[in-house]
Amino acid sequence: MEEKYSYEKIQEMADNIKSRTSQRPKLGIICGSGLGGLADLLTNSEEMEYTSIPGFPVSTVKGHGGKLVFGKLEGVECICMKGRFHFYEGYPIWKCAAPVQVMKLLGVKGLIVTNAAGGISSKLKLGDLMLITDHINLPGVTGNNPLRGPNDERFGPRFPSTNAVYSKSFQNIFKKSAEDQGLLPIIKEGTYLMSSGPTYESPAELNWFKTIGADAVGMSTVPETVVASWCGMVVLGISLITNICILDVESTEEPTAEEVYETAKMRSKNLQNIVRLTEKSAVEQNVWNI
Ligand SMILES: O=P(O)(O)O[C@@H]1C[C@H](O)[C@@H](CO)O1
Ligand code: HPA
Repeated sequence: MEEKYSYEKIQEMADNIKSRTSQRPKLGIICGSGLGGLADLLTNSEEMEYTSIPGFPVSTVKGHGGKLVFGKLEGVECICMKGRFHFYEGYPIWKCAAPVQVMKLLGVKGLIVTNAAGGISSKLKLGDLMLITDHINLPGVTGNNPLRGPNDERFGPRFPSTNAVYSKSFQNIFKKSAEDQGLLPIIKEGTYLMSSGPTYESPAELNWFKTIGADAVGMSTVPETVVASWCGMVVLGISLITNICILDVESTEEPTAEEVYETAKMRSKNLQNIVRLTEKSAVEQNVWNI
C-alpha cells in the first residue's frame, strides 16, 4: 500500500511551487468535470502543469486538464485546480485530497469545490446549481476515509468534526450573487453523496441513496472537503446537476458522460459569473478571515 504523504513531502511540493511563482493564493478553486472555465476568471494568470511538480498526482480523465492556475480574482490571489483526482482513477483516497494540503501550506484560507453530479431528488432539475449543505461520505463510512492513517496535528486534529463543514455565510453570499444575476431559480440546496465510480449508479443503488438522504450523487468532492475542513479552511461546495438519475429499473434511458459534459458546458458561464460576484462579496465581508 502506498504510504501517505508526510508533512515534509507536502511542504516540498508547496516550496517547489513557491519558488516558481510570487503569487501567494488565499482562495482555492477546484474545477469539476467540464468546469475548467472557472480558471478563466483569473487575471494575470500563471500556469503550472501537475507533471512539473515533483510528487504531485496527474489526472487522467476527459474534461479535466492537469494544471494549477494562479491569478487574481477580485483583487485576491487564487489557485485553481484545473483537473482533479478521482478515486476511480486508481489513486488512494488520501492522494485525491493531497493537493488541498499543498494549498494549505501555500496559505489558502477558503476553498470553492465544484463538481458535476446526478440529481436524485425530484426538486433538482437539469442544469441546477446545488449548494452542498452536507455530504454522505460513502467510501469514508465503509473504510476509505482520506484521513485514515497517521495524523499530523500540524494540519489538523485526529478526530475532526464534520458538522458544518460547508460554510453557511459562504452559501448565503453565493445565493445573493445568483439572485443579483437573476439566477436564483436554478439555485438549490442539498446533500451530496460520494460514490466511488467509475460506474454510474444502478437504479437500486440510487433508490437506496435516496432513502438515506442523498439529493445528488457524484464521484468526488468529499475527500477534498474533509481534508480542507480538517485543515481549517472555509468551504463552499457546488454541484452542477448534469443529469437526472434514473431510479426506475424499467427505464430504457441511461446516463452518459457526454450528457454530463454538455450540461456542464451550458452552465459554465453562469457559474463563472456567480463565482466572480461571490468572491467579490466574500472579500468585502472577509468570510475567510484573511
Ligand atoms: O470531478 P467531477 O466530480 O465533477 O466529475 C464527475 C464524476 C466523474 O468524473 C464524471 C462522471 O461523469 O463527472
Ligand atoms: N453519478 C455519479 N457521478 C456523476 C453523475 C452521476 O449521475 N453525473 C455526473 N457525475
